[in-house]
Amino acid sequence: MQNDIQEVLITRKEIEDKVAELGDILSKEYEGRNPLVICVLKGAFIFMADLVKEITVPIELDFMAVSSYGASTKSSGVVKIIKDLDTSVEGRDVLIVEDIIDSGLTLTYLIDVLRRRGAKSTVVVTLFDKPARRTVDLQADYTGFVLPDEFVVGYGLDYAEKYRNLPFIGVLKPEVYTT
Ligand SMILES: O=P(O)(O)OC[C@H]1O[C@H](OP(=O)(O)OP(=O)(O)O)[C@H](O)[C@@H]1O
Ligand code: HPA
Ligand SMILES: [Mg+2]
Repeated sequence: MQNDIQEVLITRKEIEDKVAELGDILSKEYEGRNPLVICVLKGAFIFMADLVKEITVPIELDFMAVSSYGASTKSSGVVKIIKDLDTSVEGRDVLIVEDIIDSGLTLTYLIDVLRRRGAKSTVVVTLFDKPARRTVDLQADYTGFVLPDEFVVGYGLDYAEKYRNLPFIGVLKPEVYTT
């Protein structure tokens, strides 16, 4: 698996430090409140697990699975809910945890759904952002790292469902996409 990686862009240690920093900021933002923290599956599962350990206010968790990439490196443009929340968001302060924002389509769709369901507030934290690829006007409230316009894998992010378990963020060798 590691042999398929051309370059490591962000190391395990850099990610750890950033996640702790984001946890600190969010603990202050939600002081005295009880947010519903939503993990956007599958990509955000590792970030979510690491982030919530750094948050010191009481939280509730829920999970939503959406997909728009399938086995491609480009968004299909159609966001599908594969698994919905178990919890009602009505009147709740919702913190959406994403691994990456690329075109912005997934989050635009999700925020719209959550607001229409009556969420009191929606805040987005993303570990990675590729602003150069945006097709809609969407910004996270908190961002860990800004990435260049390259398809990346690791720390939850996949290519055709592989490489999610790499502990760093890397770029694949071009031949991996063509074989
Ligand atoms: O800003 P966008 O262009 O919408 O891209 C970002 C979304 O794409 C990826 O999910 P994907 O659809 O690949 O599902 P996955 O998390 O299960 O890999 C990623 O985890 C984000 O949720
Ligand atoms: N890698 C993996 N999944 C993604 C990416 C990426 O760069 N962008 C959007 N979904
Ligand atoms: Mg994916």
